[in-house]
Amino acid sequence: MTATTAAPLLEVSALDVSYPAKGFRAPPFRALRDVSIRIERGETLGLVGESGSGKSTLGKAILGLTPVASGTVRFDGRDITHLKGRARRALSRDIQVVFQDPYSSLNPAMTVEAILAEPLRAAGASGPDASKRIRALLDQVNMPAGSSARYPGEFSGGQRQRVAIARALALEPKLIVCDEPVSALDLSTQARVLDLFVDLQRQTGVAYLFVTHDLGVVRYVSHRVAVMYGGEIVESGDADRVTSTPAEPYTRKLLLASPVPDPVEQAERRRQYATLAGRAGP
Ligand SMILES: Nc1ncnc2c1ncn2[C@@H]1O[C@H](COP(=O)(O)OP(=O)(O)OP(=O)(O)O)[C@@H](O)[C@H]1O
Repeated sequence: MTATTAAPLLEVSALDVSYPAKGFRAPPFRALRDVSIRIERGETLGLVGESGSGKSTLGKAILGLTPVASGTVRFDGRDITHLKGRARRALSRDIQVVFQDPYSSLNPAMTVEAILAEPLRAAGASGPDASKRIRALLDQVNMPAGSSARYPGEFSGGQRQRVAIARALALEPKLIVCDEPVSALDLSTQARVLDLFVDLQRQTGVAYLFVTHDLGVVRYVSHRVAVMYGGEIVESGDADRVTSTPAEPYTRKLLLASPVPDPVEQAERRRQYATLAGRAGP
């Protein structure tokens, strides 16, 4: 009998995405070219690259928010590349997103309770069951119990991002696409929210595609890193190999250092973040 290996949680193969031409007779703009990545269950793949390299486009293609010209996106072994309508909505149980800006991603006219109740209602949970789950979610992201009756505008950026993370976690997804989720926050708040992402992964086994342009962030949260440049993945490897001061960031010069990780540097980076996390509130 031959042993079967489980499919990766996410497998993107030879993906091409083009945006419509801007000018008359101009060709369509190829934002992704032959992009392939995979993410295992419970793993974080950090996606780095300069502005405009295609990171968000890849996230959108996985979420079904932009059409794919060719290639495939497989989730849990299933081809989801062109899923639409009800089938795509059903997938939002398993694949969620946290955006960069916690100020615009939460509806300011809804209480935190209503924001968190939305995905639960869509999944058929309401009444006492939903209320219990909302209390557990707020606890999970370290928000005070009294937060549920308040509005997003009453919270800091870090606290709003915690609410956005709680909303993403509501249906226990297997994958969260995190698109620059800490870059709108100040450094000490970043450290605390990054720790939250790491802790939640340990607790729930969720996998992350973590889009960022910050090499410190990517090294802190990721198991593996893929580097994008001009719509292509130009290299990938273990996060321990990301150099702290690349001579030429985000070019075809490698960001990833020798295959031998530097444990001292790694420990120092973690210590710096831990110090920051202990120093200030969200
Ligand atoms: N809706 C769109 N229509 C046309 N071109 C687009 C569209 N969205 C993105 N682009 C272009 O596609 C390229 C990749 O954009 P994308 O947002 O994926 O890059 P990014 O690496 O996420 O950048 P950033 O770090 O600045 O968010 C850029 O040149 C951008 O101008």
